[in-house]
Amino acid sequence: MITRAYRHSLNGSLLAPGQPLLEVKGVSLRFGGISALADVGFTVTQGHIHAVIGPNGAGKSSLLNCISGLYRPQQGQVLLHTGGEQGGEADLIRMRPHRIARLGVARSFQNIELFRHLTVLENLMLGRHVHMRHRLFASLAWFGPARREEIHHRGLVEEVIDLLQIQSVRHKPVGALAYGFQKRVELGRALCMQPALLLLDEPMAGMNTEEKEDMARFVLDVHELAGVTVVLIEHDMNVVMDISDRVSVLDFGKLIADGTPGDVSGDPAVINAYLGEELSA
Ligand SMILES: Nc1ncnc2c1ncn2[C@@H]1O[C@H](COP(=O)(O)OP(=O)(O)OP(=O)(O)O)[C@@H](O)[C@H]1O
Repeated sequence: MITRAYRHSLNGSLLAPGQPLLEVKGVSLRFGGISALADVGFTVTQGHIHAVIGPNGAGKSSLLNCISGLYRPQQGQVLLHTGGEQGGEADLIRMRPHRIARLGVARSFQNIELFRHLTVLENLMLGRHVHMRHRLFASLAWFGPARREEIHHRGLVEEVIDLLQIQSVRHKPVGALAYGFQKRVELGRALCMQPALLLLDEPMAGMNTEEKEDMARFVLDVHELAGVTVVLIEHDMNVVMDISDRVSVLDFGKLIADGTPGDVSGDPAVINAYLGEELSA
């Protein structure tokens, strides 16, 4: 339950719901002789949960890496619409990861990438670093303008803590938490960036059913209550079909379907390539 009235918007996008936020156009990525992505294109709409699914090795993580700047495809464009008065757009393909993060693209990884010895609160504050004008050590030392900035950042972080219901563990080192909580903190750290677009790489991997249901609920809250657009890689088809607005399907680096969960689950190419028994069961 949300106990706090929102004072900070956690959604960093200036676009209205329904506008195109991210356009992936003709993206091809090769590693030597391996074609990880071949002419992949689709559009992520502001306000959607957009799932990317496909069998192992289909190119899902590579695609996320192209969007967040970790991989540079040989061909194509990844256009992020930044909105505002100028109605700007940026091609992420030419940018380094830290610049893409500054434009509001936040991500979580398949393996937890948190500072295990720092507390939950400290890890979340580190998620604010892209917005900090004063150096983190000055903020922590509470000097002058740095102190005011710290108070602002703390307010926002407290809202993320409330949204994700991690109040009870805020002062615990992340390494001491159960896996499900750690994944929630990782989601929280990405959310602390006030993202325009949140990329989640298998946020429910390795979870039991109860943890998965919790996480799916929190991803929905991030979307519904905070209004953040999400690109989600997920293997559990039930989760994908339950919470996604749109689904893009990759197979051997190619986009074989793109549509609503209903469209995609009935698509013979998808059933053949991937879903098979899972959906007909
Ligand atoms: N850094 C890399 N160097 C060489 N090959 C890579 C690299 N990253 C990915 N690949 C290859 O690209 C292809 C797509 O891999 P990718 O990890 O993107 O698939 P995936 O759909 O995310 O798979 P999974 O569901 O198993 O995580 C695979 O053949 C993989 O071996």
